[in-house]
This record gives sequence, C-alpha cells and structure tokens, in this order.
Amino acid sequence: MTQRTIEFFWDAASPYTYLAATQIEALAQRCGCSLQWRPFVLGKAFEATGNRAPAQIPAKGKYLFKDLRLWAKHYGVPLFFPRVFPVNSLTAGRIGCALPPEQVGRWAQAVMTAYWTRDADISQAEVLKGVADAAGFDGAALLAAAQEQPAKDLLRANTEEAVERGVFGAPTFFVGEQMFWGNDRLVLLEDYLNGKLAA
Ligand SMILES: N[C@@H](CCC(=O)N[C@@H](CS)C(=O)NCC(=O)O)C(=O)O
Repeated sequence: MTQRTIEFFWDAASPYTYLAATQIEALAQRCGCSLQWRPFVLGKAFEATGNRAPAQIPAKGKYLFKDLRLWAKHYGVPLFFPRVFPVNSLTAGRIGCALPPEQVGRWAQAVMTAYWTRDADISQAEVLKGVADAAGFDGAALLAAAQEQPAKDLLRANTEEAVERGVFGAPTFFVGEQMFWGNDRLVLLEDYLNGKLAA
C-alpha cells in the first residue's frame, strides 16, 4: 500500500498553526503517514475568500487569547503572544519555499518557535538569519534565495492552489482532497487517518 501524505499548509504568523506544528510530526508518525510542509500566505487566502483574521472581531479576539493559552497548557508547550502582531511572514514563507522539501519542516518549526515563544520579530531579515543559523541552516544564503523568483513563485503558487482547494484559514491539512481546518481538528484528522470516520 502506498504511504498516505498529510499536506500541512502553514503560515508562521498564525498562532493556531504554531500549536498544530508542535503536534503534527507525532501525529503523522502515529498514523504512518508522510508529512509535507507547504508554506502559504494566510493573508492572501483571507483576501481571496473574503474571510478575515478572527482577532479583527473584538469578542472573538478576546476569546482567542484565552483559547490559545488553554491549548498551550493542554499540549504542555510554551506560548508567548508576540509584541509585533500581526507580523509580516512573507520572507519566512519564501525561505520555506527556497528549501528542499525534506528541510521545510525544520525551518517551519524553528521560525514559529522563535516567533511564538521568544517574541522574535520574524518580519526582520536579520532576525530570520539568526533563527536560520541557530537551526543549522546558512541564514545568509537562505535570505538571498528567498529574494529569488523561484521562491516567490512557489509561495504564490502554493497560496493559489490552497485557495482553489478550499483553504480559507490556517492551519489547514489535506489528506488527498479531504481538508481539515484548525488545530482543534487534529483529532478528526487522526480519526480519519485511522479509518474511524468512514461513512
Ligand atoms: N478553532 C481553530 C481556530 C483557527 C483559527 O482561528 N485560525 C485563524 C488563523 S490563526 C484563521 O484561519 N481564522 C479564519 C477564520 O476564523 O475563519 C483552531 O483551533 O485552530
């Protein structure tokens, strides 16, 4: 039987994506799936679908802070709400697009951990360079590659593909054409992969 793949559309600016990123590797391993980390631009998906960030709705925004803290406690992972929020995560995404597929997850984890636990302003090139260097990449080379057309084109293509497939928010996962939106849907994703949701 061919191994199934979880496609993980991520944008480092999304706190629920950070939470999901702390869990997804273990989930994929438990289910015997491969994992494909696919950077995309959440803001563009919002624009394309007429959706908007939940924090823009005051009551939802207030609840969201509490919800995120509860999830972090539930998972036993750190979460620090960054001073710069929302943040421009375009270069972080382009770096993800400049890397070979098998290294994208390491970058995604590094950049989200820096932003969501250490208050690193990931809109800044020198901050990204430091995060990349600390994660064992060549930060200067990655920043240069992120400015090249192939990385820009891939991020745009990923975003367009995501929107075409129905993505309106983050984190979003696909197993084939089956889509799951939200960190809180990881349980459904796992049940689905374990064949528990068959009609
Ligand atoms: N309940 C979801 C919330 C996820 C969420 O609010 N994600 C934001 C980005 S951080 C989003 O895509 N919002 C779109 C929406 O609320 O429609 C979860 O647990 O992950």
